[in-house]
Amino acid sequence: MSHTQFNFTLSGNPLDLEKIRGILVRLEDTIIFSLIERAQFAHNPKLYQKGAFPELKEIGFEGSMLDWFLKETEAVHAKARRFTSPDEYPFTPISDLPQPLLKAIPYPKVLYPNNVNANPSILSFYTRSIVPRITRQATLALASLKRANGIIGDEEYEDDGNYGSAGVLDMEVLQAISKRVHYGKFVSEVKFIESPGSFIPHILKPNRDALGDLITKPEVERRLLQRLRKKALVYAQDFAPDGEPKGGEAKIDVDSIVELYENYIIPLTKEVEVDYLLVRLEGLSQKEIEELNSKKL
Ligand SMILES: C=C(O[C@@H]1C=C(C(=O)O)C=C[C@H]1O)C(=O)O
Repeated sequence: MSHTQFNFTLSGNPLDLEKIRGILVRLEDTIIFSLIERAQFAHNPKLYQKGAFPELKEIGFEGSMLDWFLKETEAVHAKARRFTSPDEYPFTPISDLPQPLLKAIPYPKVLYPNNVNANPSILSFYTRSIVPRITRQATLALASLKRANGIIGDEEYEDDGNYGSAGVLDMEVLQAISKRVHYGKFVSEVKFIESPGSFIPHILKPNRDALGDLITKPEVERRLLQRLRKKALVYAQDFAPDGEPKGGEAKIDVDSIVELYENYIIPLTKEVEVDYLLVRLEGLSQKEIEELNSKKL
């Protein structure tokens, strides 16, 4: 392969568990900083309500403003072949997106063919549970400012009109969470090939609980939540011009970040791991399954 065709993102073993876990750790920073940016703006619930903008109805778009942001943005990304990558999943149905303009990068076929996609759940929990929680400080400050200017009642709350800024930041958070959750497939493949015989009986006779117990690493999760709280406490600080921490109110509710992982991101990642395992034998012959089943740690 000539160097002009070689893609430097393909280097290294894509199924190195420590390397994969390192990517999950790095995505913690992306997610925390994106949430801190979004928390600057009020809740702006109109962004997530279907039919809230007549302008979208006029162009025949039935979804929410955020749905429209996602569709328009992901259309460009699709043309740039973003979704031919095994770790990128659009929130817009792939059938509604254009074909890539660029030839797909010849990624190594690391994951077993699957259609596991948790993005509908990610979009739902993010807009219903996460956004109201992380924007609470900005929403309360907005209401106070509106009341000081004689705006009272429903008009006080939740809407600062920054739909573009808030929507763009929502997309950054959603794309980072989606990548993080779907990396569960790579983790699951590593665990499967390490000891297929441990998983196969619970795939042949589907048992989600047994598979969930096999992929769960409590100590990894405990250390993650501990690390996440420490990171969020530092990242959420304001700093004086000389770089010293200023103290005062954190830029985001640190508990909301820890609970996002504990109640949503980790459980969903494990569901992706189990969903991936449940289709891992599809298309294999009885002989192939028996050979795999003989390998067990
Ligand atoms: C991602 C892994 O699988 C599971 C999910 C984890 C998570 O979502 O952070 C952490 C440990 C495991 O319970 C892993 O083993 O690293």
